Amino acid sequence: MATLELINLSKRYGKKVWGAKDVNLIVNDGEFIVLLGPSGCGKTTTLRMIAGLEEVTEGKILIDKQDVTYLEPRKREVSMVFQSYAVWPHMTVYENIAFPLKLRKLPDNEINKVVHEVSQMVKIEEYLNRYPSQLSGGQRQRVALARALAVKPKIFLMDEPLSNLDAKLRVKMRTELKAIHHKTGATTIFVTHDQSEAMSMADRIVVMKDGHIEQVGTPDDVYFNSANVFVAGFIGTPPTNFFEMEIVREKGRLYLKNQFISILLTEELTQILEKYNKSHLIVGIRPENLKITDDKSQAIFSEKILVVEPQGSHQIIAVELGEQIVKIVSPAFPKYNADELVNVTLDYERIMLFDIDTKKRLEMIS
Ligand SMILES: Nc1ncnc2c1ncn2[C@@H]1O[C@H](COP(=O)(O)OP(=O)(O)OP(=O)(O)O)[C@@H](O)[C@H]1O
Repeated sequence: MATLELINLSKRYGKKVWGAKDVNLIVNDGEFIVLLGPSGCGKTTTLRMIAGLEEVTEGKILIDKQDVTYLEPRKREVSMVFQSYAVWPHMTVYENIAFPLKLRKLPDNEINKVVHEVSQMVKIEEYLNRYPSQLSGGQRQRVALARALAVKPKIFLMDEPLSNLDAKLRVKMRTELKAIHHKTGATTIFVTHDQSEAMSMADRIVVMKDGHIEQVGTPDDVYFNSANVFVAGFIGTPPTNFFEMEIVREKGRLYLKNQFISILLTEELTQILEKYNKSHLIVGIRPENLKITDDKSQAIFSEKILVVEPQGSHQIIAVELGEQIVKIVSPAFPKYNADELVNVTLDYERIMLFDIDTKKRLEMIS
């Protein structure tokens, strides 16, 4: 187990493309960190630099305070699990897991003990004599996990290890991986582009875009205190509804208005806007913070339902405001139908206000 520190870590491919730019991160001992972001944002590049598989252009990597930036991969004491399993087809499960231990010249009885210990942990003990071709995708990925765990690395690196599995197994493996982490306490850096995977597993999430970090925080932080429009839009399903709105003063009260919506601001929100000297801003409202109400006087807009998407535990209701589809997450009951006219209000405590130009959260502007 170990700490990890990335200092201004950057990787340039060729002359112009920055795979990662000025990545700064401190990972605590035993933490489960998820690097999250859309395709091409630099997650894999960052992970591969930590592993020593990618040369660093600028910056430093410290493991347990020791500078490993130019240390060869095997001396860094990290283990990596890839999306594509990467288990050796000509070796049995037992031999696959034992291989890195043999390289380290561990005695046979010690190897045997570790192989059984880790294969039990990832639930593949009964397949130790099989070859990878005789296993399912999920079981093969467990072998890769067991092999990585066996060497008791200082840091565990995982690059989308669940993305080749079917949806149901992926969700099951999330829980198991989290339980394994709880047991081993190994410092882990896990890469994914799946925000719900990140939310369910991470101690802290590092949200990345275009090679740099947009926000680092706990799942609750990045969800409730999203630092900017990108993070608020990337985290959450269905995604946050965004509206460009004008700040309007009427009879001493502040309103946010656009062609379809009118929001009378609470005192708290008015205070936030006192420091803001622009006429327009971006409002973000998560679908579960919009609510259908019988009381028309509470409504921020009224509109006919476009479609209802039943989800069992809740329903997703879509309405069209001009060219924008707005989504509302509503409890399972009462049931709504397309074409029904609904009054929509919001949870004022959960509204998110962003600067029109910088796209940064206003509540966070000091
Ligand atoms: N070997 C390479 N040569 C040139 N550019 C590269 C190379 N590897 C990655 N890149 C570029 O660096 C950027 C970051 O790539 P990276 O693979 O780290 O993204 P990612 O977030 O892991 O994406 P994905 O989720 O699709 O794997 C991208 O713009 C990519 O095109």
